[in-house]
Amino acid sequence: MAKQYDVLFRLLLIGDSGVGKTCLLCRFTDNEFHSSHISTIGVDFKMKTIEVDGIKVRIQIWDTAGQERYQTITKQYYRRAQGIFLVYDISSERSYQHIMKWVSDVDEVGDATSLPGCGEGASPGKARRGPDGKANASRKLCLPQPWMKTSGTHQKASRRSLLGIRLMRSRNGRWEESKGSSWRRSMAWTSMKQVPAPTSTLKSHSRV
Ligand SMILES: Nc1nc2c(ncn2[C@@H]2O[C@H](COP(=O)(O)OP(=O)(O)OP(=O)(O)O)[C@@H](O)[C@H]2O)c(=O)[nH]1
Repeated sequence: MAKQYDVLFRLLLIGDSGVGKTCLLCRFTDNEFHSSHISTIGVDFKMKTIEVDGIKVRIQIWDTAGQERYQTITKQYYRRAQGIFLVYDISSERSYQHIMKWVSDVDEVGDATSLPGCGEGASPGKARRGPDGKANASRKLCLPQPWMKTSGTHQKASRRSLLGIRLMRSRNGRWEESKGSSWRRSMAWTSMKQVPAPTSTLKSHSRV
């Protein structure tokens, strides 16, 4: 039987309940949006396989419950993830303020420097701003990761953020950011943890 994928990335979505983690994931994997809020119980996951220059990359995305009562369970997934997205609702100051709490939770089990932050909101494409209207929310909070705006209601926005992966390439067996415009660079993770590199080398201009 043909191999279903060459590289596996395990990504995790964390953030307060109701910020749109499940919607972001459903939009990304199935191009669907659900207007009702059915809280995730514990942890759920979805997968998507994409091809990048002939390499089959399987992205396994774990969607965690934002509710406090599940945090003992969800924390067990932090260590196994190669990338973690911190998600907050761009219209909720509270969910934004809680990002530092999520960072420290991840810090408890490992390195938080490879976390990209995501602001969920209904108007993708505008400048990246926090709920206070100021640009570059991550810098204001002194978060170490790049910050990007995304949305469960827009397919392009969900792909742009969750497919930051496509901006990475393998050079000498290491996954690195590909050289693109500064906008693209700001969307990629800065220091994603190492995963087994495919045998062939990915080119910098990846397609999805
Ligand atoms: N306008 C708008 N609404 C959104 C967006 N993303 C999610 N929502 C709405 O926000 C609510 C919560 O979304 P979920 O994806 O279920 O939230 P969650 O973070 O997974 O919540 P928990 O599972 O409880 O942790 C739902 O009613 C969605 O329809 C978005 O980008 N724009």
